[in-house]
Amino acid sequence: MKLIERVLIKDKWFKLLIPEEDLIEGIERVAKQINEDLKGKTPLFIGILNGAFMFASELIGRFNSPCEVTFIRLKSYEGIERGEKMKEIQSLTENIEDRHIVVIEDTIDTGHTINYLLKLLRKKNPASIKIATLLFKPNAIQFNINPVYVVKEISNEFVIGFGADYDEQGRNYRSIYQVVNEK
Ligand SMILES: O=P(O)(O)OC[C@H]1O[C@H](OP(=O)(O)OP(=O)(O)O)[C@H](O)[C@@H]1O
Ligand SMILES: Nc1nc2[nH]cnc2c(=O)[nH]1
Repeated sequence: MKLIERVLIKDKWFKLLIPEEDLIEGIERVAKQINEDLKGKTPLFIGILNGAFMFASELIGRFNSPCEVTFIRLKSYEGIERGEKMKEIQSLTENIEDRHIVVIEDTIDTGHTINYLLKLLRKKNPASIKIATLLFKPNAIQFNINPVYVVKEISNEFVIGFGADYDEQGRNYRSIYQVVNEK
């Protein structure tokens, strides 16, 4: 199948950074690790909406033992800028005490979103919390957080695709695209 090389979303062009094939290869590697680490533990996967919907689907669909799935909806970005306030649009309703949790993120950038969720989860005494992220920007993170399951590390460019948006669009593309500043 021919890959889309460039995408125009509203006022910005994006160019191909990580093709779908490489993402799927990385997701399979991470899924294998999770299968080994959490076999027999009936983990609860918590996807962070909206961005994580596609990665959550691809990852959880490769978990081979009983598990549970839920979502929380957090938002702090408008366009390509992070806003000051974290909006909790849909909260967690499950009792997670003594549960093995896998949090699923599409992108860990500054780490504000994942840090907010980790603080919230730790108060509820889970047995363990592990983080799975499709993309990790190690040079942007502002917290001492180590995601154990990382599909791809990238530098600090703003990206879209595979769930990640620019101004709510672009989530549908199955590869990752980075913003380009020239036309
Ligand atoms: O590490 P951070 O700097 O906090 O950035 C990462 C977060 O930003 C995006 O969410 P956004 O707030 O855009 O909401 P969305 O998931 O609905 O796109 C992305 O999905 C992550 O959740
Ligand atoms: N879509 C998208 N959202 C983000 N939130 C933080 N960084 C990013 C990014 O690179 N892309």
